[in-house]
Amino acid sequence: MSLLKASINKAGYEIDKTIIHDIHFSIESGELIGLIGPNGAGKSTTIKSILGLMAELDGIIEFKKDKNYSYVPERPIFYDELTLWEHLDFIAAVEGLVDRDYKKKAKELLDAYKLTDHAHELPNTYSKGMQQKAMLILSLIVSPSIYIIDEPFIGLDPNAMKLFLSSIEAERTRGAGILMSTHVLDTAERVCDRFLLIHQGRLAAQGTLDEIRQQCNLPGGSLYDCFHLIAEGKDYE
Ligand SMILES: Nc1ncnc2c1ncn2[C@@H]1O[C@H](COP(=O)(O)OP(=O)(O)OP(=O)(O)O)[C@@H](O)[C@H]1O
Repeated sequence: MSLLKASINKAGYEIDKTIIHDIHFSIESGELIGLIGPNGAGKSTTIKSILGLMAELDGIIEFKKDKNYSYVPERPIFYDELTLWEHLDFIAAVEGLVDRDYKKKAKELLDAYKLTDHAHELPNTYSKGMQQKAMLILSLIVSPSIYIIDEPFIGLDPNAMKLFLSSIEAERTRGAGILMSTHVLDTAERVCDRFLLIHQGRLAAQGTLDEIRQQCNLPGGSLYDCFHLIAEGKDYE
């Protein structure tokens, strides 16, 4: 079975006000899927549906048995009174991580993401990019089966972006499946195996870049060309 199977017939924030319709897809082990679409298309709503956060959901979200996930929200969220180390300790306690293993991994991650000197500070006092990096570390420490990541690139400097991409690559190699929403289309085109292109709450195209090109009738087009065609309803000029 897939790591995750999402069959969303309809979802919305209020009764009788459907925001997304007929979004069906799965995430396989080792796959990185790009969730792409213009502002307001329904990407975050799709993610919230998967996480069980939508008030109105008609559909089935099936996680493979015993598989866990990490969710990285678009806007970082931290506990006001906990330092980054205390966040790591808290997650380790909740997830039942082995002390020695997670502390070693935490140190490596803090070092790689250049947050070691700030590990005993409150993440709410960090810069935007530091907060984003802290959220990524908190998701990576768990080594989950699935990552659900809402726009990871905002605020990351080029080194942090490269580092994040290599962390994700290592996690895929381990067998994790990743759903990542982003507007950074050139990077998505380069790193994702498959794409879900959402427009006005519906799946306008899905598949590999080649399959998306065929669905858009844009042989040789870039992901941006396909996005533009779908978002504007006309050919890329
Ligand atoms: N909490 C909410 N209550 C009511 N409507 C909402 C809520 N959040 C989002 N919406 C509506 O749902 C629609 C889809 O929004 P969503 O946040 O899923 O878009 P998105 O594709 O993630 O956009 P962006 O690229 O701007 O993050 C929009 O029309 C938005 O106004």
